[in-house]
Amino acid sequence: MIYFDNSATTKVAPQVLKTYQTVSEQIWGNPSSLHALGETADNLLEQSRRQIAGLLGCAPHEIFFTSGGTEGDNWVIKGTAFAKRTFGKHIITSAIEHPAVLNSMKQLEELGFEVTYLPVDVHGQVQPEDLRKALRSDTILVSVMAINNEVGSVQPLAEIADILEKHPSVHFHVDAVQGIGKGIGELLKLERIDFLTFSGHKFHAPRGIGFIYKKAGRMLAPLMAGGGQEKNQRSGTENLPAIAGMSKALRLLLENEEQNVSKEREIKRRIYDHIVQEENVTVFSELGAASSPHILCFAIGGVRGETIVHAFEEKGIYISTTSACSSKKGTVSGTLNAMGIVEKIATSAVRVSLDENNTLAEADKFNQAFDQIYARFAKVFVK
Ligand SMILES: Cc1ncc(COP(=O)(O)O)c(C=O)c1O
Repeated sequence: MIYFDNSATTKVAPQVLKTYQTVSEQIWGNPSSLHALGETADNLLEQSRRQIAGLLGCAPHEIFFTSGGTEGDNWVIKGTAFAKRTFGKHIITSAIEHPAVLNSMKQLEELGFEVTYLPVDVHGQVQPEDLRKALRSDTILVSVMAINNEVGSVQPLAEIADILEKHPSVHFHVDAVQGIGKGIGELLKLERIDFLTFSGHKFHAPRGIGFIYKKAGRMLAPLMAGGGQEKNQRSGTENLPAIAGMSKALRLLLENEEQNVSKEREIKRRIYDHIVQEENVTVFSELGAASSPHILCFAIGGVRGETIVHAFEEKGIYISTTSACSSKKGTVSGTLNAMGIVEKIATSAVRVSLDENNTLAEADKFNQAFDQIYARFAKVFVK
């Protein structure tokens, strides 16, 4: 089996699973309990928080645990809207955000907030100038992702941060779910960023765990009301085995980041160079620094994305249509649509997404399978 669907989810790393199991068996107390078992659990919780903060270069009290990327995005967006609603009701985001962001925006629109959706160019990138023009005196939040999950475009966060220097009260949120460990650490550490969203299962931690970075002093209303965990910001008994596992997964990811990124880039290039030569192939992802090392999105003209996915699956290769969320709904990729790709090509798009465990040998097998599949579909190609 060749697994090229790592943007959908990654396999839990064995060392992470071991931590998960050890913590579940030995440190299973509730961190809020006053007895020794609770205290041991609380110590591990805070140790995990310190480790994550250290890896990201922020303070431990700026890290808040969540259930994953969807919760983090919902929290930062709605939490900002609720906390800052008396200052303004305007929000800016991009047209190519993950549904966790876009659908949060839709809910806020129903509550009377106004949202500007920045367009993207043919490379799937926001133009900083469009952001500058969209800013208003009542803008409270700008939310732009680090790396797009469908085509892998890296967004111009440094330019956006520069523009926002003149608007210090506007919250700047970056969905970094696809960005962590992908060679853009400098961008994620930009001083002007106020909030970052992360999800553990995208870097070999279990599902259902994640965290946000919240810059000290920024206003954010809690969405989870309850027992007051996470300094009253996010109630709910902490998922300690997953948190400890995630902090280990993050360390493993970041200590090998440089070599992982160059390996993924090499694999991506091997596939890119092979498929790009075919007349009926359109590749939507690029090879340079403006594109992520791990995502390669392409279409075989005239063949539906699902059909391509199943053709690869028959050969033991797992890829996806443009995102795991849209694949079962059969919807056209929002990102490709925003990039101006015509529907008949966009419906043929598929995504290969890599991680550091993939190999060049797997890329070669993929290329062989691609040749066979491409030849099989030759009769249905549309020009
Ligand atoms: C860019 C982006 N944001 C948010 C999410 C949602 O994360 P989770 O699956 O942890 O809820 C995803 C998941 O694919 C994603 O790719």
